[in-house]
Amino acid sequence: MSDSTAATGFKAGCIQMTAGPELQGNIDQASQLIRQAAGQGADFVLTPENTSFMIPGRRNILANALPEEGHPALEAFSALARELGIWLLLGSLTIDPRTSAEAAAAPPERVANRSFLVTPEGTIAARYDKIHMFDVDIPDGQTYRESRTFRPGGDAVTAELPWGRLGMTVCYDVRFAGLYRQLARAGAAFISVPAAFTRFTGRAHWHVLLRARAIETGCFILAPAQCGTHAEDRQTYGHALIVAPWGEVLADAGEDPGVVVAEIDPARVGEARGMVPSLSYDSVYAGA
Ligand SMILES: O=C(O)CNC(=O)[C@H](CS)NC(=O)CCC(=O)C(=O)O
Repeated sequence: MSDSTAATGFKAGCIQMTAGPELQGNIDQASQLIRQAAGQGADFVLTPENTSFMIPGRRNILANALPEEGHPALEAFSALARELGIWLLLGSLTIDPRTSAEAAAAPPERVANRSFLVTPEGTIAARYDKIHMFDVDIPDGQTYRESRTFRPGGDAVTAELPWGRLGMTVCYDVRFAGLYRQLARAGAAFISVPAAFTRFTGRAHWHVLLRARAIETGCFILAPAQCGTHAEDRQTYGHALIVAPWGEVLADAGEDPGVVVAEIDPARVGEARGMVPSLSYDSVYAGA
């Protein structure tokens, strides 16, 4: 490939926030941090899983979910992306998948944990519904049954950014390496992993999992995060990360709300895959 066609670099910014149960408060908190990242030169800004809500309890979540049409968070963030002239990944919003008319009649049975890619024109370029549901009993005593409230997605999603292809994932998906390999084989150079990781599992697994996904795929990993203490003493791990294809941590947001911004050079994707071509190896196994 000649220099004239080589992809140019950009700055990615990952938001770290402590979402609560109030939609408007969460929109305000995220918007302020998105402005901060754009102020530091970010061309592409990402917000965590559950940007719209961190509310405990199935009934609360279902009662607060809204359809896409006229959604206050989608409207506010689309306007902000347009104003700032940035690409924006909304890590996830809690979405009632039905029409507004259906939604007005009765609460939904289950909702979507949905990521949106928003263009600098404020339009929605891609949607991804979290595939893997966090149905886990954590040894610290917390029990999670995401699938009681959320309807899992069934499709892997990639989308075009001006600098290369983006693969979209959410939080617990990070434990399913096959999805990441599939996204990379589909041409992704960057993979978003917006999260609300528990503090307990995050301490043990977060950095290792994200660095492993980067190394295996030769992709940049962009992982905005929830942090701090939420309603009903729910604690999330923080440490929003940006990881390079060779596995280096380019930025780590630590434990408090804020933003991290890093320069992304897409040429490093080809360099990493050139040094270790494991992604293009087609394994064939017998037995087991
Ligand atoms: O906790 C909340 O209220 C919000 N969290 C979430 O919405 C989601 C689903 S419950 N959290 C995760 O997927 C954590 C995964 C994780 O922590 C791991 O894989 O270890």
